[in-house]
Amino acid sequence: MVALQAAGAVVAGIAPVATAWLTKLAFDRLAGAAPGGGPVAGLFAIALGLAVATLVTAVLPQVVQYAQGELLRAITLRSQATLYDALNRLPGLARFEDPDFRDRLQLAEQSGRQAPAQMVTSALGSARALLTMVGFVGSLIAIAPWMAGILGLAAVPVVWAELTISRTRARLARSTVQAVRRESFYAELLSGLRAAQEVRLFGLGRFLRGRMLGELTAVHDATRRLDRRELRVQGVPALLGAVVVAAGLVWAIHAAGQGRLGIGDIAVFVAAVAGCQSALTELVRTMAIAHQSLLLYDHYRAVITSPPDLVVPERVQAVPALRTGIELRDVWFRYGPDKPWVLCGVDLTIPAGRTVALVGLNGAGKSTLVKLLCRFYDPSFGSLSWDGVDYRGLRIDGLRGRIATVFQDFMHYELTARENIALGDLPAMQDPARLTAAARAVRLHDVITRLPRGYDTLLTRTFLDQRDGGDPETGVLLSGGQWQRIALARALLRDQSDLLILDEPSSGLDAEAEHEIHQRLRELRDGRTSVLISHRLSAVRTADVIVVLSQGRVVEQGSHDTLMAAGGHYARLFRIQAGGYRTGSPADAPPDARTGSPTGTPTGTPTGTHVGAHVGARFGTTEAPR
Ligand SMILES: Nc1ncnc2c1ncn2[C@@H]1O[C@H](COP(=O)(O)OP(=O)(O)OP(=O)(O)O)[C@@H](O)[C@H]1O
Repeated sequence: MVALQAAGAVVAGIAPVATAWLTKLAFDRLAGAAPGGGPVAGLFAIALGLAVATLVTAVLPQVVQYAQGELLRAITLRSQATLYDALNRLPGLARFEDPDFRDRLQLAEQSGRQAPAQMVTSALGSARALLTMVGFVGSLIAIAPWMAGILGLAAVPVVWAELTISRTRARLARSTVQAVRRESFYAELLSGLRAAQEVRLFGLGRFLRGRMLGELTAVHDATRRLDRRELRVQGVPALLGAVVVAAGLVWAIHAAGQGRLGIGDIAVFVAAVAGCQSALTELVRTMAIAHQSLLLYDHYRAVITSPPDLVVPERVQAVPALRTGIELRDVWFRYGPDKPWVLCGVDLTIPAGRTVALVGLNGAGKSTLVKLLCRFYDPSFGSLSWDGVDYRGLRIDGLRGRIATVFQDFMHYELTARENIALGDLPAMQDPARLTAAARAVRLHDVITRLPRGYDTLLTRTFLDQRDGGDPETGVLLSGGQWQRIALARALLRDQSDLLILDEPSSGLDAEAEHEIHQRLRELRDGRTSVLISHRLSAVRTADVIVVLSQGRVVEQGSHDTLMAAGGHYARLFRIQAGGYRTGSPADAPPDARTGSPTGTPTGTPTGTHVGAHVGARFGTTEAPR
């Protein structure tokens, strides 16, 4: 495609000059001025040549445009693949939280799509314009050498102006990218489904629209300032060029009047001056585009060559199955050098085959600790080790392959139910038995089979399923708790994982489902190493070790009974929660709580489906304050 475009550029560059000279020959012959021949001799050949040149000039742009389209598609595919490969290679999360990196990424996405193709087409456009210019300048030298000189001088300020403007445009793209990103953010809130209900209920439409237009106006103001500058900077050279051309034409007509130029010479002169002007404009324009693309391409290069955000040594170890456990030694962590400490000297052991529960108030650092366990960040000080081997010496993908997690803010993928579950372990996509087993484990199988297309139902209504001929009725929206079960099924699909991390796995479940799923999870956790985070302390009481985090420190740890006996943070939190079920009228209180009879068992057997009864039963009442 590049070769085709290059050939096109050469032919398109020569065609106007050839046309001008053929026109001169034709005029000279017609005027009987051709040396050594009558006016008609050779006219047919000249006319044929002109016809071919006209045809080429007419058809070539379409062919070149098609070739450009193909080139653009090929380059876009390649550059996007390279960009997203580079992003996939970033092992941690830090870059994605860095506004500067996100700005660059936005520019990289844009310039990665456009810049390489623009550079190629602009280079070819410049070559074409240069060829035309050289041809016409040659023609002018033959007729009026001084005119070629003046045109050359007039070009200098034009080139300078365009290069300055292209540099400023590249700087403008960088300085307005935050506003552009914010504008897209507000636009997404206004047009997407995610925020639609809050936007409507709180009446945020006008407010968000105002913010969006504010960002857009800020970008427009900056662009307008540059456009005005461009007008000023480009206006003077353009005026100068027009004066030169006009003066040249006046001279040519005057010279023809005095018989110093023939009619053919006039034809070539007029074509050459106009051709030089437009070729120069084109040359400068394409050079400026290439220059600007090159400057913006820097962002693309910066993103695809950005170093990993975690230290990854040359030689890393494979990650063996967990035998003894995971150790955190004096772990300190903060999200950035200018951010407050989130974990402050955490010492913790997660013994293989045991369940460790993390509890603590909002913001205590529980989810942060999970992120360190998945090695999305490295601790600022201290270390984590897997069977005694420092996390930093392990293969990151190997480590993550051994972990199954339900994150607190798990993903709702706008894909089918099958895909939503199978994303937990991609090979399972083709293994219905594994998918249904995971779905059954979280009481989701029956829900899915009742969907319009079962496991192949799209869990979104914002896309159409092409297999249904775009029938909008087939996509469904799940409830919050059903989505939570999808996320659980996704994690359970990794049934061979060594470490199961559940960060608030049941916050959206109804009481019955929560009880049943926790029981199922307990079975699944049995003998597996797991970390469980839950604000519902009834769910964590059966953990082997309960660790209480407060302001980034481990303030207590032990079994439920030990911690209750110690009467510290955990006991206080537990009593607050248990008390919550005991307030109100005696008729509303759980029967066991009312009587104070010790109905709670370690696994918590509900005495009925009444929510209060159920939860009260799971809390038990032996430790509840009277
Ligand atoms: N990506 C981040 N960048 C900067 N600060 C963060 C980030 N994530 C969390 N924090 C901060 O770290 C602290 C601990 O947050 P974390 O999510 O670990 O708490 P948590 O114990 O899981 O809380 P919760 O019970 O509310 O889920 C909070 O003060 C929070 O603002």
